[in-house]
Amino acid sequence: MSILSLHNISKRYGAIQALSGVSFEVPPGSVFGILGPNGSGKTTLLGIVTDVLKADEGTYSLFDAPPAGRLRRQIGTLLETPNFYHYLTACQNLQVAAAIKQKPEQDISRVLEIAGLTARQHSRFKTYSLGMKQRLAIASALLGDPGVLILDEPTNGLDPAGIAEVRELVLRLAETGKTIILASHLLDEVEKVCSHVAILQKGKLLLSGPVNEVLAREDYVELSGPDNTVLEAVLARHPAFSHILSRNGHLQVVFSQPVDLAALNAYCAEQGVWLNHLHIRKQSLEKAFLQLTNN
Ligand SMILES: Nc1ncnc2c1ncn2[C@@H]1O[C@H](COP(=O)(O)OP(=O)(O)OP(=O)(O)O)[C@@H](O)[C@H]1O
Repeated sequence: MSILSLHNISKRYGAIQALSGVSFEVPPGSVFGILGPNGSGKTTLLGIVTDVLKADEGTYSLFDAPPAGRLRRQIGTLLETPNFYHYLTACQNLQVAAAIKQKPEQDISRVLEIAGLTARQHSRFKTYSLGMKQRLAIASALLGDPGVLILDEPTNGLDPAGIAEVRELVLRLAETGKTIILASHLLDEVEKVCSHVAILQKGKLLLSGPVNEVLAREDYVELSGPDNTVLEAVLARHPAFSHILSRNGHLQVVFSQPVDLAALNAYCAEQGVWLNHLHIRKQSLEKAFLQLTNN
């Protein structure tokens, strides 16, 4: 089962192609990051799946079925900074939100508790910190206990303390089994919070998959021998060889498939090169992202 499945979604605003043929699947229970720089199409994509915008081309399904109102009610959304009433308390604001969304008022104390706002529920909204305001917005999205949350840049504009509060809340919600789809332009956020990622650039999907796999995708092996020119020629003949860089006296080699270090050592020895340095290194998501976007 997939929570959300996109098939070739495209959207144009006049001359601007905001999305081009985007397809990926969001597995249940994942924290799915839609990662991309400003203007890459994240908000447009979330607008389409929440029925605020229409795609020009392509289709998507929710819970393996064509999107329908009854399915949307299982999704809580936070698409932009919500307009709470500054002079009302958090509790009163949630009463208003529950009435608008036709969700039960009895749910308010539960969502306040989850968002860690019970003690401050009778404080006016205007007395809240930015982090508390955003946690209240997430509490509002949680009314009715949806199994899926869609959050557009939930930490945008927050100070470091607010960012930490919101991230902790997202992780707590993920632990309860909810699927969370969140847009972010912060690689660090995706690495810290998400289990899966789809990377968008200029409306195109660069890659998607589990964060661990995306991280592992750009592994490289760092090695050197007595004569790196000879070693380079040996490595270039390896059946899984992809490309090589020379850095700080070492060779950095990317293979097209995972290689076992002991086997690689043996391969070099068989070719007459005895290695004096051999390490596997993982590129950070940031490096992988920069490399992909440069390409
Ligand atoms: N209503 C609109 N009319 C015209 N162009 C738009 C409109 N909304 C978005 N765009 C353009 O579409 C592209 C994608 O924008 P979108 O807001 O989806 O990206 P984003 O990744 O969410 O960016 P940000 O992080 O800055 O919000 C951008 O070039 C943007 O300028």
